[in-house]
Order: sequence, then structure tokens, then C-alpha cells
Amino acid sequence: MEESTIAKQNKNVPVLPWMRSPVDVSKFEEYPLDILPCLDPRLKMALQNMGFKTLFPVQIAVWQETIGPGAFERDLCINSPTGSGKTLAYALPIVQLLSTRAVKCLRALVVLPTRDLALQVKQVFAAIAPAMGLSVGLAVGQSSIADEISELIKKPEHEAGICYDPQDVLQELQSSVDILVATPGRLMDHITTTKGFTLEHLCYLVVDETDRLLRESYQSWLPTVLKLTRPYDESLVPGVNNFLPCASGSLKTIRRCGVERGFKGKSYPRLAKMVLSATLTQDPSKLAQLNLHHPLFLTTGQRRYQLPEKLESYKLICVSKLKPLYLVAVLQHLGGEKCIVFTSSVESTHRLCTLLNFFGDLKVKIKEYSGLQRQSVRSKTLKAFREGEIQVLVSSDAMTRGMDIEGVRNIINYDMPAYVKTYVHRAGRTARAGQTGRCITLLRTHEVKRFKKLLQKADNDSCPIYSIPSSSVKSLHPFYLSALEKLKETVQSETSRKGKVGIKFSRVSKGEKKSLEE
Ligand SMILES: Nc1ncnc2c1ncn2[C@@H]1O[C@H](COP(=O)(O)OP(=O)(O)OP(=O)(O)O)[C@@H](O)[C@H]1O
Repeated sequence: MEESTIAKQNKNVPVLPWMRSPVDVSKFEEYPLDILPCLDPRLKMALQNMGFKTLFPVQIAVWQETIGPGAFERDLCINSPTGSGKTLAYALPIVQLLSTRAVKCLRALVVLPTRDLALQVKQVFAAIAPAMGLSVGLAVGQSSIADEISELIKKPEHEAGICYDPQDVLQELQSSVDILVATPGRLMDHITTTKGFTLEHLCYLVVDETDRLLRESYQSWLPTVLKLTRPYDESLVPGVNNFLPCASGSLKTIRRCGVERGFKGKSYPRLAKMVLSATLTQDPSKLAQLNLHHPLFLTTGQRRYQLPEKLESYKLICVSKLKPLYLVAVLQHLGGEKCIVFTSSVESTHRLCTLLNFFGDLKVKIKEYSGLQRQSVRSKTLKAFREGEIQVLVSSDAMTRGMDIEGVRNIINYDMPAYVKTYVHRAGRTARAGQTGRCITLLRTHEVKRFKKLLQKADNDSCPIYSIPSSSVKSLHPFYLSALEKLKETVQSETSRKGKVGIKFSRVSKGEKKSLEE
């Protein structure tokens, strides 16, 4: 074997020994709900009401390791392609496991990097948890902290006119939810300031989009959660009880038992964890932060990065200064099919979207979605896109991960992604749940080689050219010139209105300007 091939293979072999012998999810088949062992009939009904008849391979694999023979004795690290159904893979076993709980306490915590993603995941739990008598809460900062607290914490009912001891009142505060879906920032707000909010009874922790969440520390949410849920033993750490909050009096928590290394075979209750991503990190130092218990790695096939089976990747090679024209020609060609256009920054998202809207005659509704906008604006746009009122969304990488929008058949990379991970997540907004989809990447000539290498990392050698007749591009020239003029005016007025922020939009790029002068 050639040396370079061996080196390449070694590079793909994970450093961590437990990652080298994974459970291969691709060996599992879709499985009918009717014959799924141990599935509670109430949950089956809830799933059927969602229109689901089978469980996907990753959902079956996780079911086996949690409810099935695996009995959740090991923490699970799940690497499965975009759109393969990871959300239900963790939501289903958690809801079934919690169905036998006697007292309402916060038992499961799901952490996600963004508000829109957390909302999406909450909806999945909300579709199945009530059938088992469980409540789901959301901590994302969508409403005021006071409103959020009143949703999450139940206050005791007190008779008017009677004075109560504040200490007793604190003891009586209870969680209104069994499962909480949260973003790290709001989670930390509740941990540090909300009276009655406790992780003391937490049994399950899910870290979704793990590699994204581990990249930033977000006010040290992870060490804080692990510290607050660490099993404590007075004899090992004297006085520890004095530091741990206890809002539920003498209530004891039953967690899974596990034999931890370093505890001389002593078994004690642990917080059971599932961590997931379509591009799960294999970096030992990053994974070490999660303090996983005898982790089991579940992955799909041999490849590190995997694209959805029915995704078709295309490249469109364009003359740099005419890129917007190629984009418009593609949009015309797609004839109003739902589409997300990705750019490399919030500034170019804004400028490109403004420019496209000046093209008149496009017959599609185009809006931007980026981190530069207020959350309320973003949520409104997302709703309109989901409902089909908007056909094209121009987005920065705010939309890259996890978002599940029905009917998106096309992804366009207006700017080539810099990393294979970004390509995997962007392209993964289509071809979800076994559907077909295409991802078209606009490339300048000098980017072609780099793009080929990037796709090879996802083992994708087949990326045909997306052809657009040059006559369609040419015919757009006159519209482009007038659209650029209008863009220039808009940019100038935004600059004067928005001061500093507007300056970001104030420069029409060299390519655009040159074309304007021609
Ligand atoms: N058993 C099922 N039957 C039919 N559809 C399903 C099933 N499970 C999930 N889906 C659908 O598949 C789509 C993708 O699911 P989900 O968002 O959980 O994917 P994911 O693996 O988390 O993707 P990403 O990595 O992009 O976050 C959703 O629209 C979901 O409703």
C-alpha cells in the first residue's frame, strides 16, 4: 500500500480507543412501530399522530442501547448524518424512561446552541411527552425571564393575609416541568438566579450539536451542570451537602447506577448522557469535558463525514464579478422551489438579499435570515419560510445547523464553505428524512481545486457541473446594472441611518463596482 494512503487512513482513525470499535448504525434497518419491543402504547399512538409508521436506523440503534438490552449502562456518542432523525432518537427513550416517575422534578435537560433549534426540539418533545403525562419547558430567552420562571417553577398556593417564612416558601417551590430544552446562556441565568430551579434530580443530559456547543464555553455551562449533578458522598467530600442547593426537601433522586473508574468498583448513581452531531468531534480533549461514562460510539458507516444518501452535489463555475447573475439565473431555473442561499457573512447576506430584491421580475419572495437581525424578525421570517410564503431565504451560517424545514429541495452555496463540516451542515438542510435534494456551490475558477479536496473529505468524488445557458446569464445584464445602482443608494442611506453598523454595508465590492462602470 502506498505511504500516502496509509497516512490518510491513519488520519481517519480516531485517537480514542472506544471510538475505534463503534456500533455501525447503517447496519440497522427502519423498523415498524407496531412491532417495536417495549414501546409504550401511548407513545406509539403519539408517534402515529405525527404521521410516523417506522423508526429510522439511528432511532432503533439508540432504542436498543437505552430501552433495549443496552439499558443505558453506557453514555452514548452519536454521529449520524443530517436529517437522519437524531432528535427523536433521544426524545423517544427519554420520554419512555421518565414515564414511570412519581413526582414532578426536572429530570432531563437538552442543551442546544441556538434559540430556533431549541424551539424546534421542544416541539418534538411536546408532540410525545404529554401522552405520558410529562411536561416540557423551554429556557431560551424568547420571553422575559419572569415569564420563563413562571412557566418553569410552580409556586405554592398561599392563603391571603398570612405571613409565611421565606425559607419555607423556598422549600415548597417545585419544577413545573420534567424535561427542559435550553440554550446555554438562559440555562446559566436560571441556575444562578432562579429560586427553586435545581438540577439536583437530573437523570438525563443531552448535548445536541455537541461539536458546536463544545467550541465555545458559554459561561462555563457544562462544568457547572456537571458539578451540580455530580453524585456526592459525604464520606468522600465532607461538607459537600452544604454547597448543593436542595429545593425539594428530603426528596431523593434515583439515577442510573454505573461503576466509575477511580471509585474502586463502587457503584453510584450517575447522570446518563447522550451527545450528538452530524459532525461529532473526535478530539479527546474536547470530549473529555463531557466526563462520559464508558462511552459507546454510534456512527454511520466508515466515513468521518457523511452526506445524506439522496443528496446530489453540483458545482457552478462562474466569472467572479458576475456571481449574482449566475445566482439569479439558477433561481429562475429552479422556478420557485424552496431554496436556502448561504453566504459567508451577515454583511454579504444583507447585501445579497437587498440586491436580489432589486431584480424585479424574479417571481419569488426572498428574505434574509442572519444573526444581525433581531430574534423577533428572524422568527417571523422562519415562520413565513416554513409556511411557504417565502420561497428563498438568504442566510448566513445562522441557518447552517439543525434547522428542519419541510420542502427545502435546494441549497445554494453562494460563497464556498471554508470547511467540510460547514458543507455537511449547510447541504444537510435538504435531502432530510430520506428525501431527495440538491446542493449547488458557486465557485470562482481558483476555488475549484480547493472545493474538490473539501468534498473528498466527505468521500464525495461525484460533483457534476450545474449548467446554466450563458444566454440566460447574458439576458440579465441590464437588470443587474439597475439593481446595482439601487443597491448603492440603499447602502448609502443605511450608512447614514445606522451610523457605525451601516458602514459594514457601505462598500459595494470591487467586482460589483467594476461591473457597474462597464
Ligand atoms: N421515524 C420517523 N419517521 C418519519 N419521519 C421522521 C422520523 N423521525 C424523524 N423524522 C423526520 O425527519 C426529519 C429530520 O429529523 P431531525 O431534525 O431529528 O434530524 P437530525 O438528524 O437531527 O438532523 P440535523 O443533523 O440536521 O440536526 C424531521 O422532519 C423529522 O420530523
